Amino acid sequence: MISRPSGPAGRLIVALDVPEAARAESLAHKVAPHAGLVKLGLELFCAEGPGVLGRLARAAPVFLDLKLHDIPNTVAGAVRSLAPLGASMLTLHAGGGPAMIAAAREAAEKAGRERPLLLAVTVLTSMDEAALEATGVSGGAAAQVVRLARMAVSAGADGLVCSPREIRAIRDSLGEAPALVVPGIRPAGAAAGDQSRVATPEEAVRDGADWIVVGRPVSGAGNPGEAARAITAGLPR
Ligand SMILES: O=C(O)c1cc(=O)[nH]c(=O)n1[C@@H]1O[C@H](COP(=O)(O)O)[C@@H](O)[C@H]1O
Repeated sequence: MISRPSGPAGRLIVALDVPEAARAESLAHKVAPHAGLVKLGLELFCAEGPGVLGRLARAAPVFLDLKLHDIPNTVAGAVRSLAPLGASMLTLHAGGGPAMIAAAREAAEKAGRERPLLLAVTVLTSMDEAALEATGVSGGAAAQVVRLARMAVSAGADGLVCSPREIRAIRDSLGEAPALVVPGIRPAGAAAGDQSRVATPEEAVRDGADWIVVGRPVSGAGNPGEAARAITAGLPR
């Protein structure tokens, strides 16, 4: 399994949220010297299919972010089908519950090759308190994130996806063991867009993120390679 970075090099994951493989590949090669992984998410995967993963892997290790969420048998099947692609990280929604997470872990272990880090997504970084309440969750994002994090780790997740606002609460509750992958990252002055619970790259790493995920502030920059370099250069040791 991919190991956690011990310093700034490799902490940045660049989200390749574009609809075409050629654009994603070009972006991946530009940012690869300054990033630990590139992230293949729903937009590109749905447009291009599984074959795009191998093309991106020529530039950098790939984080496959499909946020699986279904009954245990179906998620286990999806993990088996995805295993040959060779992703270094794979996401599933913690809200799918402990049996779903345990089934994913078992399927990943039985797949017979180096398995991806299994990351449970807690509460999406786009959700604010009102959106959480609309889904029936009261008591705030941090309490819900910690509840899901504890359950997901004890069910077999290797790590968690959370916003930068909950890193400390997770570390206080679960210590250093789970890998923390943190989107909702905005360099100072960058537009938040649809993200709600955000912080800067420096704040997230200082609070205990292992990896930070950045999409539009890099992919939408005039010079994505330079944007990635500047983010990594500004991270604390
Ligand atoms: O699992 C994720 O990576 C994820 C979880 C989450 O809670 N919030 C979140 O933004 N992401 C992903 O992280 C990336 C953030 O992109 P930007 O908002 O453009 O930096 C997107 O590809 C999202 O799909």
